[in-house]
Amino acid sequence: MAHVVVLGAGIGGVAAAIEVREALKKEHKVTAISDLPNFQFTPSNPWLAVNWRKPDELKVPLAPVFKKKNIDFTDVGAKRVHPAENRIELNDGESISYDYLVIATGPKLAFGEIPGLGPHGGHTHSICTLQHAEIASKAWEEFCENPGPIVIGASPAVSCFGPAYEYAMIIVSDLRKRGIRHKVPMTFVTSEPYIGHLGLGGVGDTKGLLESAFRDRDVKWITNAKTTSVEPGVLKCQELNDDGSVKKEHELPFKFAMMMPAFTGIDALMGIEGLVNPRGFVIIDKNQRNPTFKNVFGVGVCVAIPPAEPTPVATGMPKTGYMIESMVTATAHNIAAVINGKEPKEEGTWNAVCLADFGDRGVAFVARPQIPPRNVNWSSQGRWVHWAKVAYEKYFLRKVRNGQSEPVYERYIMKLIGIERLRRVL
Ligand SMILES: Cc1cc2nc3c(=O)[nH]c(=O)nc-3n(C[C@H](O)[C@H](O)[C@H](O)COP(=O)(O)OP(=O)(O)OC[C@H]3O[C@@H](n4cnc5c(N)ncnc54)[C@H](O)[C@@H]3O)c2cc1C
Repeated sequence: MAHVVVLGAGIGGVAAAIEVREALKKEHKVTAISDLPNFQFTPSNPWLAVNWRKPDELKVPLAPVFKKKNIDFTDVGAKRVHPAENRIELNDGESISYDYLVIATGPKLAFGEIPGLGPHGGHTHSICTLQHAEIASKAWEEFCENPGPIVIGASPAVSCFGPAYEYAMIIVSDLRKRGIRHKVPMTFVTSEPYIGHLGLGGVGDTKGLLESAFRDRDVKWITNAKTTSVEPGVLKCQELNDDGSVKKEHELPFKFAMMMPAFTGIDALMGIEGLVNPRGFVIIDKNQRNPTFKNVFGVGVCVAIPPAEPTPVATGMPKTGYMIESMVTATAHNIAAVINGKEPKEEGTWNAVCLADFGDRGVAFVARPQIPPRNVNWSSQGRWVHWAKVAYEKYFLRKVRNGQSEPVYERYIMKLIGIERLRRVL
């Protein structure tokens, strides 16, 4: 009998636990370890942060889901992974041993890299976790009573730009609905070299689409922005030239700000030689397997992938839902193969597929492969993107509640995108 442990129960971890369970015979044991009792649907956080969703609508209690699937579950959380001993030390002092480990712990949010950044002791909001979005949602109502300038954007070394764009556009929609948009000057401050770069070198015409969306919504922007500090009501950044020299120093006043932080790996992994890179991301080969500890696999935001290209201010490559789903499926099949004495041969399809909601419409893109030049380099916009994003939320939450392993992107989103592409050609 083999014991497979999945560490982390977010978008990657829940899917990994269920897919590994389904790929293995009953005699094998699967355990999921989280530090939260609930699954939380991160992609809806921008809606939560403007009170278009309630926190409970985005949570699924995990214990009953895993029980139904014959997966052991604890939400005590991991203090430290000991890969040389095949053991995870938990926060309560207990340990869980494994034969195979899937790490799906997502990111640690590196607010500490910039003085004054972040919602705990800093001066900017965050939408990276449901708890942060909930804090932002309360501040948002207060802000709307007494509006002023807003700064939204992405700090140096960010790899997840899409939510910053979504949140900026959703905020504009919400302000327009409330009839107070005219009272709110808005600036988008980003480490990207141009609007729509997205850590991917742009996809199709994301530069044109997103610049035009900002112009339509009267949002100003600063690119190549190296945010250096945030003080109460003021964000300081240096705008760099392409050669890295400073073009302009900015001090931007705000009454409400949200900046995406850079990510690192979580503390329980940081510094483990051979398992993680210097920023704590799990090193994997093309089969999602760690080359040093061959019984350890990684999926989702916690894995190490190189940036698409060098940029004057550092940017990272995003890891989105479609890519995470394909990493999970490859990992489940590879673990089953290894347990059955075979070599792992499944590979994830590392394509970037994204639906960015603007509140009433949105932008979609497909980058295949992620790094240019690409076979598919497509972007589009329209009301259909907003509805596709709402459908993604509903399908995903239903899938988790029912403990299904059905890949949402493969089954629904790619088909929707295919129909939209066809509609444009005809
Ligand atoms: C605001 C936002 C919006 C996004 N929107 C989209 C989108 O629309 N479409 C898209 O494709 N992608 C989107 N992404 C990117 C990506 O899909 C998400 O970040 C996704 O949640 C990543 O999944 P994950 O499983 O890798 O990490 P997470 O979902 O972050 O899951 C990690 C899990 O590990 C747990 N964990 C952490 N530390 C420990 C520990 N020590 N012990 C045990 N458990 C631990 C966490 O509690 C969490 O449950 C978005 C990202 C953000 C931040």
